[in-house]
Amino acid sequence: MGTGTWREWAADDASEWLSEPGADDDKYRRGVLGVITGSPDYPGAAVLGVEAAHRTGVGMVRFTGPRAVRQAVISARPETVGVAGRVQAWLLGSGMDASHRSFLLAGELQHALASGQPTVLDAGGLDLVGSHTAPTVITPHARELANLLNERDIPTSVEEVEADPAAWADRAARELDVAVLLKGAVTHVTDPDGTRLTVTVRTHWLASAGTGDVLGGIVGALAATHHERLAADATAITRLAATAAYVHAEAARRASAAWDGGPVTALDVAHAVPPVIGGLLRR
Ligand SMILES: NC(=O)C1=CN([C@@H]2O[C@H](COP(=O)(O)OP(=O)(O)OC[C@H]3O[C@@H](n4cnc5c(N)ncnc54)[C@H](OP(=O)(O)O)[C@@H]3O)[C@@H](O)[C@H]2O)[C@@H](O)CC1
Ligand SMILES: Nc1ncnc2c1ncn2[C@@H]1O[C@H](COP(=O)(O)OP(=O)(O)O)[C@@H](O)[C@H]1O
Repeated sequence: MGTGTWREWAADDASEWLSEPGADDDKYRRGVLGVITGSPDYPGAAVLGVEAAHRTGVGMVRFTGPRAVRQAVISARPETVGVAGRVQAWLLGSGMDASHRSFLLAGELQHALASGQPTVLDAGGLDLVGSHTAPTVITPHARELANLLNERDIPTSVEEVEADPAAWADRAARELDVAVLLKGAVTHVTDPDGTRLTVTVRTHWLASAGTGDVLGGIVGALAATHHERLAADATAITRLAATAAYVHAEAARRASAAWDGGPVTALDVAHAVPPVIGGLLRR
């Protein structure tokens, strides 16, 4: 499978996507992220994504995921609003199981997808790609991408995706007509228009449970913050997603450096996001 040139997304590129709130801003103008994630089996995925979204500097997070998860999310982050309402972007699917989706939950996910707001589809929301109505990015790891493509009658395997992630990310973007952020030691971000960006992760300690859920929260928060820019330029979501991957990778590097190069947890990575954003804003 042939692919064109890929460009490494760097600090200067990422800093162009970050801005401080101004005197005219309020929590709504800064952007509200709607989150439907988590399940009784994986409440932590919802907690981690919401934590990361707050740390990325969104105006408000509305969490309307499963009731059984809501309490855990609000206990961990009491800033979170547990009531449905207007949002400027959606994060859907982390910690969910697409094969055990209640009728109620399916309706809520479809409602979100029909809202015309930019959307991040992760983990148990990946099967919903195709019913989106606005700029959307999917955030699979190699196994999830292989499963998704197989479901769409495009035969592949996790081994094949891992052997050539650039080519498979590219093919998925074209076949599914969506921006793709394929996670790995090198994350590939691409879209059907041929934007091809990489983010090289700076510490392999990042390969631990829940760090992908944190990334979902970062992408979602940036999408809410930049919803007007995304409405004006549908292809911008690819660069926005690469920015999130850059912030995530840099937060992991910082979190590990704080422990003298030692291991990090997903929550450590989320907590290291504000100084990364502060540093990018000062460039
Ligand atoms: N804190 C939270 O709430 C967290 C929640 N999370 C949420 O969990 C959900 C599932 O996401 P995931 O990526 O883990 O599962 P998935 O893509 O279905 O792949 C499963 C494959 O892994 C393999 N496998 C399993 N154990 C293995 C082993 N010891 N050694 C080797 N292989 C092993 C297993 O292979 P098998 O055993 O079948 O050979 C199977 O094929 C998702 O919604 C995510 O958001 C996560 O983010 C984590 C933190
Ligand atoms: N070998 C590796 N080195 C560095 N980062 C990695 C490596 N493997 C995976 N990652 C990163 O770790 C994160 C794992 O995400 P994911 O697989 O979705 O985990 P989870 O589902 O547990 O949240 C991704 O951001 C990915 O880019």
